[in-house]
Amino acid sequence: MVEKRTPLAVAEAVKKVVEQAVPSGAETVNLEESYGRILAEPIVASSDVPPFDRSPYDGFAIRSIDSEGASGDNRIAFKVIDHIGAGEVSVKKLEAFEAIRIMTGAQLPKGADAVVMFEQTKEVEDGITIRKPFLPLENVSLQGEDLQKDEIVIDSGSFINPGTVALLATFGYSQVLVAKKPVVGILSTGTELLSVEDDLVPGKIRNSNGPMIVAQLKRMGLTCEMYGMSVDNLDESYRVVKKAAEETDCLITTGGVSVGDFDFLPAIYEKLGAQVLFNKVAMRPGSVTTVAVANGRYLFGLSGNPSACFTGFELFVRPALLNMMGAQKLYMPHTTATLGEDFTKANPFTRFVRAIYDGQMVSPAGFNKSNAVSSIARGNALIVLPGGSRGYEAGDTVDVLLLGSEEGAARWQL
Ligand SMILES: Nc1nc2c(c(=O)[nH]1)N[C@H]1C(S)=C(S)[C@@H](COP(=O)(O)OP(=O)(O)OC[C@H]3O[C@@H](n4cnc5c(N)ncnc54)[C@H](O)[C@@H]3O)O[C@H]1N2
Ligand code: MOO
Ligand SMILES: [Mg+2]
Repeated sequence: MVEKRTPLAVAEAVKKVVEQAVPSGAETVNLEESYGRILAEPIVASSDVPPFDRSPYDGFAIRSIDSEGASGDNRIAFKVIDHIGAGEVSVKKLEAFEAIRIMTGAQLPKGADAVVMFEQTKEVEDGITIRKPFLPLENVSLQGEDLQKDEIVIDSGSFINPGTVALLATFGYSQVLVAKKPVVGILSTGTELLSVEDDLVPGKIRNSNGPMIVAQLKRMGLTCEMYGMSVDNLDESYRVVKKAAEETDCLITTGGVSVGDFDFLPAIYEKLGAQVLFNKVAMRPGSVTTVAVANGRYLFGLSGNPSACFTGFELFVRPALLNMMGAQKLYMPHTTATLGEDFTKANPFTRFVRAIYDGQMVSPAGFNKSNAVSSIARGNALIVLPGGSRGYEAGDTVDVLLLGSEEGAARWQL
């Protein structure tokens, strides 16, 4: 008798997995190494930004009061008494009808409260004339207008993007507290598997899931321990899985999770005494995706079928690892788009279709069975079609999850 499995709704399965996350801890890295990591402390402004009133233009600093009444017929003259570039501070204080030649980024001199761009001036013998009045603080970049000292600028749990790096540098964080990277292991199971460099022989295929997952992890900035490939033999697979599970925070296996005679992962979980969170999800591909935990460590049993394997990683492994790192944004960004072609194949389960999204339209990326490899490579998104009896037609509005985003979304939207 084939074991009967009860399918869990995708949203519930995602929730169940994410909830199991055990914090990976924190470590300090140099600022230059911080890009792509998850902040494990908030960024606090150690100064105002900008830290002083400054000129946003190349021009002349003046006292706005002196410009009152200026017009084309009544140009007002200023005597230029100093000349400063960014990084320089004038020791002079402006008196009536005096100006200081000032470059973008230079601190506003004492007495000045406005800046006239070069283009708005005419040079005369010992200075300039202007033809319009300026308001107090016109063309002045005010101290603290961007950020104010002591404010929390970026929350802990944020992805460190290039802008975050700029902020860290702005506030003098030469060292940054970031989440530790979980130790992730990959084991590809299957007697049919050959290495990439092997020639094809009858009945065998090259292991594509292993390298694919390495790349999926890499896209998250993570590395992994490789446990290679194991043949479908219970004792041997058990030994490798047990060892790998002890050495990692998260072991990802591919293949061997269904109900076949050589699908040994279910027996291995049992032998390990692992708690199986689910072994059937109401989704295609990847309905047999199995997630278990043992001693606070994840065991992801991804399907051997490449598209199912890929989808299982993006839907379950990715948010789980991000949650271990305390990240706030765990999920693929969601949008809606117009379906570019009919998709008539109805399914009772939610379908995740590898797809090409162009910002407006979304279409399946070719051959779309669970065992497809081609559509993984060609797609940049997943169309999400809720389960049910009906198919979908070109022109329908459909849900889309975007692949490859660094930062993700804070909420699961489906
Ligand atoms: N009687 C039933 N049969 C199957 C069911 C079912 O419910 N009842 N589920 C089907 C579904 S759905 C899927 S998906 C697959 C899942 O199979 P497994 O996860 O057990 O994976 P395997 O049997 O090991 O392999 C499936 C397929 O994928 C190929 N494969 C495996 N590993 C790799 C790899 N590393 N790189 C590339 N390709 C790989 C393997 O050769 C098989 O073709 O089960 C269905 N059957
Ligand atoms: O798990 Mo299977 O991928 O639903 O075809
Ligand atoms: Mg199988």
